[in-house]
Amino acid sequence: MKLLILDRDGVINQDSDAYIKSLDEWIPIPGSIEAIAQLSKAGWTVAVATNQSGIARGYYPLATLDAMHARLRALVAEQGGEVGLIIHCPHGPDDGCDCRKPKPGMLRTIAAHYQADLAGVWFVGDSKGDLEAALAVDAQPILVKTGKGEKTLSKGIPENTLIFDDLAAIARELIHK
Ligand SMILES: O=P(O)(O)OC[C@@H](O)[C@H]1O[C@@H](OP(=O)(O)O)[C@@H](O)[C@@H](O)[C@@H]1O
Ligand SMILES: [Mg+2]
Ligand SMILES: [Zn+2]
Repeated sequence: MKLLILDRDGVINQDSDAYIKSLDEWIPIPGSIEAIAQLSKAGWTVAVATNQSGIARGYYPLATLDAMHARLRALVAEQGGEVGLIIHCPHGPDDGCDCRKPKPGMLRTIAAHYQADLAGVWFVGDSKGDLEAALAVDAQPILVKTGKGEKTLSKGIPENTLIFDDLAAIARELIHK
């Protein structure tokens, strides 16, 4: 199957060092909704793996996170596409969970859901932890320059990482490949 896994903040929507704490703060990056819809209509299954330590930190309730993801699904559906499984890690950095990136737990959950092999699957992120999670399961690390991507790039990234300006550029590459 054609499976693409996305990080959320900084890839699909704008990120903030103050966390994305409300539906109003959840603002799609230009071209990202269209990119997901186009990929979906081209036969790609687009899943999401997102760290949401803001839950553990008490910045926002699960209901707010669910509202953001309902908005994402609705916007993509308006363009005739659909979003696949969305997995989030609600834990904090000190909780010792198996799902918080750079651990690959969420990627493994997505693979199990679709009974797919993760080898070579593109995982698109803006942070080093995203790239490390991909490498941990032999997926292909993909960095976008949106969100924290430029800052991540400036600090050094794994050598076999592929770099794109944004999710729209990734869609153009995958759909016309
Ligand atoms: O990029 P994804 O995984 O979708 O989500 C990242 C967010 O959960 C937040 O992750 C936090 O990192 P810490 O969780 O505090 O280390 C910070 O980087 C915030 O700026 C960011 O909004
Ligand atoms: Mg991110
Ligand atoms: Zn977790």
